[in-house]
Amino acid sequence: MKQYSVLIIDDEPDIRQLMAMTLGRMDLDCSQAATVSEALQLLRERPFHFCLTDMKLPDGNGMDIIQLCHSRYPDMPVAMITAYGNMEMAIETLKAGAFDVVAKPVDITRLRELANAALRLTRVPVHMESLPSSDALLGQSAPMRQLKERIQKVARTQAPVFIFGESGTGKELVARLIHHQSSRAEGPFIPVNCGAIPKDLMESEFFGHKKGAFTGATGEKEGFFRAAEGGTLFLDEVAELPLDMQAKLLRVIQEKAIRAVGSEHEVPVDVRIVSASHKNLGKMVEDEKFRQDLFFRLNVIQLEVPRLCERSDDIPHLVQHFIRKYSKEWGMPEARLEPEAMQCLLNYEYPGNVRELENILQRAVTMAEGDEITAYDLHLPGQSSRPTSSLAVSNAENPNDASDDRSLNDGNLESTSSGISDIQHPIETSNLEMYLENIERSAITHALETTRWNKTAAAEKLGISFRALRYRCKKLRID
Ligand SMILES: Nc1ncnc2c1ncn2[C@@H]1O[C@H](COP(=O)(O)OP(=O)(O)OP(=O)(O)O)[C@@H](O)[C@H]1O
Repeated sequence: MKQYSVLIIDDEPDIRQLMAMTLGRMDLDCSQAATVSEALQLLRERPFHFCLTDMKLPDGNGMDIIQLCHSRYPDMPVAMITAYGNMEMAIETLKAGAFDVVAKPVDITRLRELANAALRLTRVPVHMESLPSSDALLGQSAPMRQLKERIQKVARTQAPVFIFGESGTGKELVARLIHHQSSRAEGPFIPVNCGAIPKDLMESEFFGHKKGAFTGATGEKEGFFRAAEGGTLFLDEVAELPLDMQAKLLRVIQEKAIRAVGSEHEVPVDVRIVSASHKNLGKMVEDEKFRQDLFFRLNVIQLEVPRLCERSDDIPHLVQHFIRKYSKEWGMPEARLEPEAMQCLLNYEYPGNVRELENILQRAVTMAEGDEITAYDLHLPGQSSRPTSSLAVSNAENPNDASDDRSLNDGNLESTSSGISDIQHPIETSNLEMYLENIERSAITHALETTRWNKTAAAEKLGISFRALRYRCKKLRID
């Protein structure tokens, strides 16, 4: 007995036969229906793994089949085949829950790809629990539960998704989750920050280039589209794409083919596009800063990620997660959070959303005295700081930047009796990072040497906690 069954719905017998023959050769068990009522009868009689339906049927419309299957058989992907294809219709069909839309006459290779992609959903059911923990989208509040339900639905289609939400809300995690739960899960996930690519390199970064295509093109380059072949291309900060690049991207999405810089030929690409921005693209279209046609193509399905202050029920879980994560990462015992500190975290607004909460806790885990994180250790904006002098000056003015928590000021160092006398004003350096790291390393090494490598005494001498010293030694590789 064949393992997978497919229902083909089309009122033209020749087309039904052709599709049944093609799919039959893939060892699929094909049933055929010529009308909506015949299809409904077959669907009642037995389960199918995949369904292909024509748009215009004698007693109804393929859209009815899609809507019905979407609610009654949500696990069965349904693809629409139509001779009356236009962009608006395709978008409506995908919004109604279709797995994909294919134009007639159906190309046999495309039909095989479509069936393979649909059946992968059946073969590899991906559950959230099987995701790498770094990709887990935490949160059980009502808005997060709704979001996760929508993610699960959209993941089962090939439709482009636009993710909208403030910075730090977790848009990239949402995109990864869509990929992991889709039929493309075994393919690559390629994230691209559109705002970070120099304008003159954009075309070659996206579409690749041939050797010698321009000065400096010493070898061939693959480009993001080809790197994402068979998988998902995540266009983060898509609003930052310049208008000429928007036109090129639109063309690639429409043609499903790319031409590398310096090449004569187009090559087909099979990539699902998921995009994101914290900017209102609709407003940018009104202001003529974003192409309307590209906006329609990208925004077939829109997901909005809520701000953290709209789902404060999730804060305790996220807090526990980040404390555990950073304690483990730095080989420290898991710190406890004082109840007053939790209250401060619950009352705070988080303009930088989850990223800001993560950074606050990353810093607090590092800087806390002993194993308890107090409200002082959070350094929330507007909060008075611990009275004792500390090597780690709060960088609360820029809570989104705690990863670079090397906020030593020169005056502070000079007053730590560190023995550093070479700090001159004004200081000139072409590498501030390295300069500060060197100062930090000298201060710590000096303190360790003068205390005969007694870390507790050295920490005291430096005015920082033992945990902070351990973290800094690890970071600066001081053994
Ligand atoms: N729900 C969540 N559960 C766990 N971690 C989260 C969650 N949301 C965000 N994070 C963490 O917060 C940080 C920021 O998330 P992410 O990069 O996905 O946000 P973003 O909305 O794409 O930000 P930006 O717009 O600035 O690119 C990441 O370290 C991510 O792991």
